Amino acid sequence: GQATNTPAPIPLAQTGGYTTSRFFEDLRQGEVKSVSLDGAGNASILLQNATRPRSVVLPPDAATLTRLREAGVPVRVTAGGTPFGWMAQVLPLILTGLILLVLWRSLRGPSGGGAASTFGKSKAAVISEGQIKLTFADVAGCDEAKQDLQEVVDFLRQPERYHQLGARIPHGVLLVGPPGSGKTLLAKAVAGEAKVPYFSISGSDFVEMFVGVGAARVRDLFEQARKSSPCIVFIDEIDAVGRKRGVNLQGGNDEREQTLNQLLVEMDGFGSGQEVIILAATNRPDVLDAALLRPGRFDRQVVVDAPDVRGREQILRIHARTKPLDPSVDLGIVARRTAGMVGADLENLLNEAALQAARAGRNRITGRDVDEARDRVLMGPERRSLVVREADRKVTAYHEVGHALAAQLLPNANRVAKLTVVPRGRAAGFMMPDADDRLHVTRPALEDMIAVALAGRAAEEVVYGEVTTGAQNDFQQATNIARRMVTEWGMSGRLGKVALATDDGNFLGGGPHALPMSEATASLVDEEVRSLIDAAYARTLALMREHLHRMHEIVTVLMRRETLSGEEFATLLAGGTLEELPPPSSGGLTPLPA
Ligand SMILES: Nc1ncnc2c1ncn2[C@@H]1O[C@H](COP(=O)(O)OP(=O)(O)OP(=O)(O)O)[C@@H](O)[C@H]1O
Ligand SMILES: [Zn+2]
Repeated sequence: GQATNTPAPIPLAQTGGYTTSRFFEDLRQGEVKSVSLDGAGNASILLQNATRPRSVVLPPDAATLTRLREAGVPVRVTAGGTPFGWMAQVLPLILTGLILLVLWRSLRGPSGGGAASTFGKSKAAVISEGQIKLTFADVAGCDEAKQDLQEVVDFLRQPERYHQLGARIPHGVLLVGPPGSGKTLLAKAVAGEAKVPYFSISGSDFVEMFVGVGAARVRDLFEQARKSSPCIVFIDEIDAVGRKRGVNLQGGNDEREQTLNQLLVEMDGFGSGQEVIILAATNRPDVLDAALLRPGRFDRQVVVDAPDVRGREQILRIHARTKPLDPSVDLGIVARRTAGMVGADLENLLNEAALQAARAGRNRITGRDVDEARDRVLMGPERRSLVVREADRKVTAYHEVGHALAAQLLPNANRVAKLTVVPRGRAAGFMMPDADDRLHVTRPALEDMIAVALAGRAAEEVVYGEVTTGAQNDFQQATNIARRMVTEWGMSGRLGKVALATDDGNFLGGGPHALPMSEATASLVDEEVRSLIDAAYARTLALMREHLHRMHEIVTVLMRRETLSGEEFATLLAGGTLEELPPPSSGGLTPLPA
């Protein structure tokens, strides 16, 4: 999620006829003898040959300090204004750092540079109460998370009720889940439901190069938040500050540790009557410092996981509210064919579909637009203009029909949703199964999944007697499933029901990793994985041989049509025929550049 940081307004004030621009002009001319300034940027300037200092307001940011430093002008920082006051003792160090920071920012490109960042100010974006229109109704696919957070909402609405019962309300709630699942959205919705002000900041905003800056920002943030109690503070990417301390081998990161310590201090320091609830988001709960998770701090975890098929449908409905959909769009089917996508992906999908409709000059989004958008999001743009040799296209067709046959014929596999030989992204063609995401997958279903993955290769072998390099991904997928069956799900007869891999709660994917095991066990795992794959492959080969005749027929049609829907494929498999093609498939699809 993005929090918008509104940069502090740069004061354009002029004082006593002496202007900011005059000052910078004098600075360039070498007319400035010395400067003293406070944290708010009120500066007193002594010019060469002048007796009386002049006052001017300078932007209190890094760039100003850098310019002064580069001009070689002595700067005295006076206490008083917040941002600069505390820096007085460490100014020389900071100035050196500032130059590095500015250089670094400008290297990072335009987005990072330029904006005046006020030191020690929290940078938090604030939305005041009543301005958030977002509610729980705008977030879908995470009903349990909403239920958990409802308590926070209730508390913020009627704190007295809880106090009267002597209930200790959590100060910190950690939202954990994969990127794009709606953590930011939920946090905002909590503020919207409770009608309280919402402060949001990203953990990475606290982390600066200089010791003390992050801690000062934390202090400032909480000071503001306390004044606005009851309110919500949302810290995105808390792992940026909250990583375990002292694990950095290149010497600790003092700045980050100080920031984290300050955060802990603030969380402990809430008195009664201060109803500030801190929601923090992370997709790496496993790397957080244990101190953050102690009682009284982030002692609640709310999981905001990727949505299931029903959740995806609800999310699609939310984002379809603002988009004119043609009746040909069935969001239920879209949901079924987008397994693994999170809210942000689904929003993006509908947006792509809208763009696609606009490109084609339609004023409603059709089912085709959504299909195209999904394939595009999942596999990259279509590459119709790619010149593919007829022979290669034919190999692809057999390969994909192989996958499709297995999917349609094996009793526990997901049926075919679509298959195509139009290249897209890095794939020469693909078969998309009608995915669902069952929570419990049985062993036969897993075995069939392996078989479907291997079926492309099996078809090639049966038809050509030799195999191509086009199945690398399929093997990875098959091996993955087999390995997880053996090491995680205790489905190997010889290894028994032992967990040999662990999921450490990392939501960034990569999945579970193997636990340390003996060499003998490791080789047993390999054997078991191999035997699962061999068995599945043998079954698939037999299936392909049995249906070889049908396979040839379907390949002929697929070569002509390029794409078959699940229903069309089923018709052909049952021995039926498809009605003749309408004139060359344009259907509003503009050919896309390779
Ligand atoms: N559960 C959801 N319901 C409705 N829309 C969602 C949902 N999840 C994500 N979205 C859409 O995706 C956008 C991005 O989601 P959001 O920023 O909340 O995700 P996040 O979990 O905070 O991701 P990150 O970890 O990358 O910050 C939202 O603005 C919203 O439009
Ligand atoms: Zn394949």
